Amino acid sequence: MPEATIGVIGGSGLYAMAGLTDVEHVTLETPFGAPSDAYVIGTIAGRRVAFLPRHGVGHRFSPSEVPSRANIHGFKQLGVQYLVSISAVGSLREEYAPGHVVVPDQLYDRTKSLRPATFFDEGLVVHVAFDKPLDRTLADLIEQAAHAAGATCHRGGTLVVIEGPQFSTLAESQENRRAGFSLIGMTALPEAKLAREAEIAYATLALVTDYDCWHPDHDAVTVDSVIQVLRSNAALAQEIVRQVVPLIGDGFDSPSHHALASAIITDRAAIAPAKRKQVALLVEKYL
Ligand SMILES: CSC[C@H]1O[C@H](OP(=O)(O)O)[C@H](O)[C@@H]1O
Ligand SMILES: Nc1ncnc2[nH]cnc12
Repeated sequence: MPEATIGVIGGSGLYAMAGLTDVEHVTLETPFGAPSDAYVIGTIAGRRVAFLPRHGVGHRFSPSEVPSRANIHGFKQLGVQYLVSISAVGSLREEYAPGHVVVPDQLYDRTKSLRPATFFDEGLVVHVAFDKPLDRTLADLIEQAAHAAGATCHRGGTLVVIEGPQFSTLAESQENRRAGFSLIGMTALPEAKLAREAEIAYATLALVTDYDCWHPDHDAVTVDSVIQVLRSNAALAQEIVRQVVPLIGDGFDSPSHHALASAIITDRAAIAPAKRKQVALLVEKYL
């Protein structure tokens, strides 16, 4: 099995990663089905990096259909310990303008329970801490890399995740602003929850593409307007990835790497063999 310590999951408009050398394409199966596409593994600054387009090449999976359990399990199979998640987002704050990048520090879940959001069910119950959903150190490094790449980069704020696929109503957009959220997207959850359960340090690089629909001086968001901004921003996002890889370097210890240590509540003797087998890669060392 090929290996990579660093993973990158590309969002809308980012279906490939330029600048990789010694590239391998790896198609994986997981106990949770097939990932969105083949993983593309290549070298950046002497490190093996695994890239996966979240929606698949050609953007075939809607936000509700993205097979996040398979995607995260696949990264785990490859040995990924640090996952940089790239997302196109709407801005709910005047100062976070289209074309800017933001490294948020919180997530808020407004998805509608349609997406499998845990690896642990059917006789194995696990409650991981999720008060800090995004890894602080990885976020610091992404911010540093964004500045080095010449981006206008903001740090902090809450990314609210909606079910979609429709964009928000004006009333919803205004309510999300009143709630104090800074950014809006459709995919960071349950992805970040699953990364935590897989003990992978996860942080988001958010590419601001629009002002959603609340801004009186801007038209409401459309796919065409999002893609237009991403066309000029995809190269920037890739440059930020190239800059962050050497900053991660040999890696660092993250609280996420120990997320399951005190999270398993089910009596070990009561766990069914089939469930044990299904999640062995994630949890075996604690059972
Ligand atoms: C094309 S606009 C809506 C679409 O873009 C974002 O995707 P991603 O987070 O994967 O970049 C948003 O979440 C929606 O899926
Ligand atoms: N306004 C918006 N709402 C939800 N997801 C988005 N992705 C990009 N722009 C978005």
